[in-house]
Amino acid sequence: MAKRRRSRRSKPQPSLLQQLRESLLRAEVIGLSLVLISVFTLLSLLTGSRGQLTGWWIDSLTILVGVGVWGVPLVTGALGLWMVIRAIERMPDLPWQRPAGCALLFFAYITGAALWSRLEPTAGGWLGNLLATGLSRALGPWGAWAVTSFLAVSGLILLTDRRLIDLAERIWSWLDGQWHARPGLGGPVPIQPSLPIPSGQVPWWKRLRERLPFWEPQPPAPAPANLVRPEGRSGPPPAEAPAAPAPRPAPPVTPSREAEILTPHIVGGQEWQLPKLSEMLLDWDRQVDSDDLIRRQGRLIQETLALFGVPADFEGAYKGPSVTQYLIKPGYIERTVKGEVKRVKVKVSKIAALANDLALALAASSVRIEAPIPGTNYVGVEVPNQESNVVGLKELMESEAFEQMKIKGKLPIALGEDVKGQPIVADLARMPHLLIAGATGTGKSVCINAIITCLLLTHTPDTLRFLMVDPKMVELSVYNGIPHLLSPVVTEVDKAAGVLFWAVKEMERRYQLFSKVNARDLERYNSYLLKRQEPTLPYIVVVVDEMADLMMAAPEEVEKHICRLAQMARAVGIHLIIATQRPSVDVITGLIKANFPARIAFAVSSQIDSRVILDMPGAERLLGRGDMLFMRADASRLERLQGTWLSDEEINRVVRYWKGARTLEDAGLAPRPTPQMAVQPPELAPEPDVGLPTQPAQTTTGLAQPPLFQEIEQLRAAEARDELFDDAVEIVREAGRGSVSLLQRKLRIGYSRASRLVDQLEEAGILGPDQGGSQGRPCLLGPTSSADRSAPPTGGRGRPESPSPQHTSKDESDPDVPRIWM
Ligand SMILES: Nc1ncnc2c1ncn2[C@@H]1O[C@H](COP(=O)(O)OP(=O)(O)OP(=O)(O)O)[C@@H](O)[C@H]1O
Repeated sequence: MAKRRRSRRSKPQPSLLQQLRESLLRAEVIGLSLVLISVFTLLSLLTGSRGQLTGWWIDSLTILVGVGVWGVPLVTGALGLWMVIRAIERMPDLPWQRPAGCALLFFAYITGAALWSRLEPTAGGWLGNLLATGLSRALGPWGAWAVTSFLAVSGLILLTDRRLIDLAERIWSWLDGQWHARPGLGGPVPIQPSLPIPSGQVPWWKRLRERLPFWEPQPPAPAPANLVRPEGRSGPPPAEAPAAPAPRPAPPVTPSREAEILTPHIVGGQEWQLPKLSEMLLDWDRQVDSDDLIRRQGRLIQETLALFGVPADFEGAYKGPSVTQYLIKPGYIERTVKGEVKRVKVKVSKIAALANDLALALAASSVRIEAPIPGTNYVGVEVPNQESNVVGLKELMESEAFEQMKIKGKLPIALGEDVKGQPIVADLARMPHLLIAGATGTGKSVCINAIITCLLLTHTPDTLRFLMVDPKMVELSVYNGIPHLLSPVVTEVDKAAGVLFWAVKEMERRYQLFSKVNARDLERYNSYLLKRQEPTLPYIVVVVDEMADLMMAAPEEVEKHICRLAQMARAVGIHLIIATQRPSVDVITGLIKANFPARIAFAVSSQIDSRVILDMPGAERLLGRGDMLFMRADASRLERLQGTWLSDEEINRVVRYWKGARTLEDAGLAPRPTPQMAVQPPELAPEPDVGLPTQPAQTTTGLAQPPLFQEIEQLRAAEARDELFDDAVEIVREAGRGSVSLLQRKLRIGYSRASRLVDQLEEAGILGPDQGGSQGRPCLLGPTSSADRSAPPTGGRGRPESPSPQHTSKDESDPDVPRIWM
């Protein structure tokens, strides 16, 4: 300590001469002097009025550098200004490359001038002639030109701090942009900023302007009437932001083209025909933000980042349907390491951490940052559009990508459009299951409806069947009655677990069928069936609209079935789509998540929820209304999409088409209800479509649904039976009677198991009532019927191996009645 104090005391005071030299060598003073010299030089050159000093100065310069005299005021002026600004703004030191580049360009210029004028003294001056003569003598005239060009290009590279390849790329991308901008050529082209500002700095003139005392900022827009100010504060109200968080418009309800009359659906013993897209789906208008607004926002992002000490360049933007993605290229910062100034690239995490500050600067409801955009050297800043659009199913299904997917994939679905405006399609068969989660009112049901409708427009009931569970009761009930349904839409939570159970059993049944013919998957099995000219097995898609309700009712059973299906059902063509509005760990358990690699997250309220769904943050920054993050099964990165929008009208058209009800009605052919047609048990009849004004009244010709729940009950009973049930049946049949002691003795089991078996035999109608004493119970089986009775009723519906259509007697007798399936 004492040592330090002594050393401080012994520090010598600078002399007066030193002080004077230091103040004269201050950057501002030198900078101002250079600016002054450049102004005098320029004025003397332009006006021709020269004093003795300026005359001597201009003559000397002309003799020295010839036409290069015009470059002198430019270089000295720029250098001087930069030194002044640097002193005010405390900008980092100018790297040596820039002045060196400037000097090289200058020498190339005067040498070129001397070579061009064949050593005319006024062209390149003494210096230019010296260089030109030296080069010509050493390398000949062409060699001299080559070296001069080399000097010019090197100077340009050093001055602009861009690599040659970058410069070439820029020129190429500009030419490419011009080419693609020609009318008639499609494809996404990023919007180029009109005036790119190098190295992410706020322009110096803007900063200086704001410091000037007489600078009047732009008059702010009037404050909103309900703006509450803190006490004692006055002054202008905060300017209204250019991109105020405009309430997102409700999806437009005015389609650009009105519905036309539906194509008649042919019913009764004929081939199914897929509906025409143009007759089912509507076109939706689009509005886009102006390019100028996007450029302004891009520059604002660049300036905001620079204000936070993060230099970055705004290099372009992609206009998506609901967000615009700004392409930001991280710049360089200078660091002094051991006295040496080094340029290092800005960390992308620094940009990512500024999401909230950017949202504030842009007055956006939320800003998501993708750092970096995979496969590029850009960071993507996603800002909500002022004009948000809906992405109609029709345009997606008519896109090239969907056409390709229809050829390649088995269950093509159109999910939406990404931030570049590209359609995103996927194959559900390859996913192979999909988990959809998000807060309430963010677009899950619309997404599910879009997926279902997409499948209904590409598959007939021969190739695809649905099982739908909708505990909310209103979302999927509209599909009741379409022939693709294996059962009416299940709305009771207690029955829902049964549906999953049935799907597991169907999976096991299919595996057995496949193993008999050594088929590894549904495709191979179907091609085997086709060779034998047998009807093929359809894909089955199980849709559950609210998983949380199911998990609350029977968590273990539901989780067990879902996991079994998710693990094994892919090969047999059973696929799950499961949605939940409660993204918590008790609903989306680790086991379920592990089995659903393909996931969609809609907006959620917290980062924790986002992590539960996607294992990473991001969904908390979504905007709602169909804005979603899609995680593909085969890629861990997320894609941000604007989900497909589908109106009730479109859904109703598709449902009406498949029900065939409309045609019968419109043609006046709808048969009156007859007792013969009321073939369905009341609890299995399709639920009436209530509350949908566009839905035509149901006729009784609606397709009958299969008695799935009877089968489920039978399956469950069979599942609950004792392993020795079949043996017990044999014993009682042979003995002609049955009792607990008989079964105990023959099967060598305990009392309780034997009495349970007796109960099960009675339940199955094999044993009669107890006759008391040693009589036991009579066996009700005849000698031949035993096999039938004892066989577990796995094929409860007497279904053939493939679910080929079974026409009821009504079908065969009346061709106008839609066929009844299963
Ligand atoms: N893809 C989309 N494009 C435009 N708007 C959409 C889109 N998806 C949803 N919306 C809007 O969001 C609203 C809510 O959507 P939806 O009913 O699908 O939410 P949800 O998540 O299913 O809600 P809940 O869980 O309460 O049923 C819709 O009425 C619609 O206005």
